Amino acid sequence: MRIDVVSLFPDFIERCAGFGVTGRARERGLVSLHAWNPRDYAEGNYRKVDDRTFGGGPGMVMLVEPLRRCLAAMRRADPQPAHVVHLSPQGRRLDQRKVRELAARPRLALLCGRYEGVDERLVQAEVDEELSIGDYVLSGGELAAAVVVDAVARLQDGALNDAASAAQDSFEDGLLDCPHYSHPVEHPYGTVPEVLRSGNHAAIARWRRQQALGRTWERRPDLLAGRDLSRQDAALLEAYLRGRDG
Ligand SMILES: Nc1nonc1C(=O)N[C@@H]1CC[C@H](O)C1
Repeated sequence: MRIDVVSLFPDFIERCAGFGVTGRARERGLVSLHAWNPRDYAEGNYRKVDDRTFGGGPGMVMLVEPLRRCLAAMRRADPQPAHVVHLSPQGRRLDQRKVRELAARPRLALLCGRYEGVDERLVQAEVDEELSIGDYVLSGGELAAAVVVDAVARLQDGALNDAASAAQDSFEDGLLDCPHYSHPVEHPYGTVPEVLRSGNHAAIARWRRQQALGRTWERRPDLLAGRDLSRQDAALLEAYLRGRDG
């Protein structure tokens, strides 16, 4: 998978994507990352990339022409068409379903805004979709782009040492993850649940499913809204809630 990132701070993503699973995915050639700086395509001595917004009001807007030239150079660099994503609070909220969809694409181009954002004409002419990582305002789209790079890189075949772990991640089946424990079994903070030490894989799977259902019910009921639970899941959740409420 190729990922191009258009950003006024190209080394930002380079650094963020150099650690752990994402760094390993790049070392293994599963993901290639290419940064493009619109300032390299701006005119004049100051290589101007932003200007005041029409209509008045505070803040600056990223100019359409340096971005157009930058994206043209990015497209010329590889014949594989790029799916262009603009990271913006005005975008659809990123979720694991969307991450899986993006991870299946051969090439992504992530457009990172700065200042008040990007001239709308560039968005309308060049952007395939806008995505938001949350309802808050960042100083730039780079952190959001780094989130996308991390989330899609780890889903590349061979990125995780244990391929099964991606399938068990939170949200993979629309639920929050179950709790996890390791050594020691006994600690002043508590004891590892007996079932996890039982060796009974069916019981462990049941317990984990029940914990995932219960935690989702308690913390993110929106993920269960409108979802038809199987009879087994409904029974597990009911038992979880009974046990919680005594
Ligand atoms: N929330 C978000 N999810 O994706 N991107 C953002 C975000 O706040 N972007 C900033 C807004 C103006 C500046 O251009 C960049």
